[in-house]
Amino acid sequence: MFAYIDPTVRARLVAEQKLIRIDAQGNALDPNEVPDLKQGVILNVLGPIPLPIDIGGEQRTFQWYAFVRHTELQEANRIADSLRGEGKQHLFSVLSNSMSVNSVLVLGDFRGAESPLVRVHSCCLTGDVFGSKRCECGPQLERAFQRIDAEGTGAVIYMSGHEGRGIGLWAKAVTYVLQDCGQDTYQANRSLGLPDDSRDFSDAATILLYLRGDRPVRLMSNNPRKLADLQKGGLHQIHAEKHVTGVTAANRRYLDAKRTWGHTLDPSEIGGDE
Ligand SMILES: Nc1nc2c(ncn2[C@@H]2O[C@H](COP(=O)(O)OP(=O)(O)OP(=O)(O)O)[C@@H](O)[C@H]2O)c(=O)[nH]1
Repeated sequence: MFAYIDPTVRARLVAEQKLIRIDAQGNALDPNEVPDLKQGVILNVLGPIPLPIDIGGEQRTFQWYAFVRHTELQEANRIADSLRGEGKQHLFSVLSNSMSVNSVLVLGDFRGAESPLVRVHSCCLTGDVFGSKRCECGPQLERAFQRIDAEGTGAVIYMSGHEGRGIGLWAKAVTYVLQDCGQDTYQANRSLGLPDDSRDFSDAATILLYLRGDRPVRLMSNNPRKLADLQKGGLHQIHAEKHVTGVTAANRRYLDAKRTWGHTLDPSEIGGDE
């Protein structure tokens, strides 16, 4: 049932406890039993996998876990079966396109820490990878790694399916064109008939419950809705810490729109006028 993974490899990963299955409350399930999807979302978690990462010229080894919803793996499995049946294995890249595989990168004794830092970061190809200054996503991600490194422990959760606050890269590109014609970031989404923000943070809450239980964590974020979503997901001892960085002339207008929408950004922090 673990989609397009060879059954013997899968069995080995399960035996080594590198491939596990958890329910929405973060409890481990028997990976050999057929999961009851009526009970709620089920995640498959693969890891830990050591990932050496450069932070300010120093190498730190984070433990990477990839996680994906069981329903998404089932769909990939279905596609894999039909491609195999048609002898079209060369089209397997469509499998990866159909799944949102999220990640958590953990440094140090995250389980044992009293109240570690956590960054729940939404995928932003333009900011995180290209280094675009139209938003502050790239610097926020980098700063999160630096802050975690400074404390010796913490976790970055990277939500790969959240591109464009949930509307995807194609629609986000269209909203950039609309923004260049005068609309703000939220108006541009609405012009496409799409929600301002359709992100779901419940899987991030689940992975934190699995890693630490419902214990204190400090969320690096200026977004009160993200905090509320994670609380709704079962994290009752999560608190927000401001995470303002990467402000430039190119993204001031964007940040001002976020402030008006409810992000805890003071005009003084983003260099704008009240
Ligand atoms: N639709 C759209 N999405 C954008 C735009 N700029 C950045 N994004 C996306 O916005 C998401 C980040 O959300 P933000 O609202 O910037 O910040 P946040 O994560 O909610 O809040 P913080 O935790 O304080 O960073 C990423 O998925 C980006 O791809 C834009 O102009 N339009």
